Amino acid sequence: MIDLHLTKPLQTAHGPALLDVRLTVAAGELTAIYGASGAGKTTLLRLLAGLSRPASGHLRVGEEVWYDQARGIWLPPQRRSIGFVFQDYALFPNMTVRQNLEFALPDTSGKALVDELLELMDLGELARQRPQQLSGGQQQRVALARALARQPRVLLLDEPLAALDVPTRLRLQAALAAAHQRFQLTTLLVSHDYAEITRLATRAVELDGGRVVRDGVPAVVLPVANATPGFRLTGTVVAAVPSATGQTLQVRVGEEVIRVEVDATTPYQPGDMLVLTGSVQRGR
Ligand SMILES: Nc1ncnc2c1ncn2[C@@H]1O[C@H](COP(=O)(O)OP(=O)(O)OP(=O)(O)O)[C@@H](O)[C@H]1O
Repeated sequence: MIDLHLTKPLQTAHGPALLDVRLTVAAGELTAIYGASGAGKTTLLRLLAGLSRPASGHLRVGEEVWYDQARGIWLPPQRRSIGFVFQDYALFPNMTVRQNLEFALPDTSGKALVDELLELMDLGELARQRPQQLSGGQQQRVALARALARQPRVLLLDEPLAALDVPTRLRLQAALAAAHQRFQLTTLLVSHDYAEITRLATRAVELDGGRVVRDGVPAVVLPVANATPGFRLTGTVVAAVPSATGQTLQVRVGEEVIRVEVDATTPYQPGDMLVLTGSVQRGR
């Protein structure tokens, strides 16, 4: 579990502001952080990683204290069990894919984990390649595998998929979901993509001006594009089959299972959450 209260003065485009975030995150939960540009999302991750120093507060991860202003405790980044994946991949260019992963292992006993990660991230064929021989999506899969190879207590993902094209992003989302299911790491994911958040996260926290302004289940708290006041149903996809125009979904809404036709731009899979909105028409 992560329990934090962190403050940090910010110099924003609108003048000085104070980041002041309180958050408790359950172990194994994947929490999305979203909000407008400049809201403080990256700053929060950097404070967690120890890349930036808070002005006050505390940060506990499980039974470890990583920061406590009152007790004068502040652990440097290398003493925090963190995996960090940014938009740019920051791989070692002179090492192969396998060596990049092996370098991240906390000890030499993790060769089996490297093999497992290569398979999980579909990198087996690329293990002997160097980063410059890989596409952006492949490099990001390596970056994610490398972060997992460290076996961190906390995984921080700062818009890791934002630079990728849509099909690659969808494949990476599936890889991320598989990795989360396998390792159950306590994960914070910064994302602007509401479909991505709904697909991957069980909780979404909105920051605005350095503060938490919304916090809850993604399908409930995220704004819905073009939502008309009328009805709004939240459901879970239980089956998805291809159709002539996209997909036919069976969606569980409360006790009912309803059929929904969707186009092919965002392929759905069982377990995805869906928000159905529309206007109500009275008819007899
Ligand atoms: N070390 C720092 N000291 C003071 N102010 C900072 C520092 N780092 C960033 N800021 C300011 O704090 C604000 C929040 O920046 P941050 O990068 O955390 O936002 P963000 O929510 O991640 O935005 P984006 O979505 O554009 O990445 C910005 O106005 C930025 O200029």
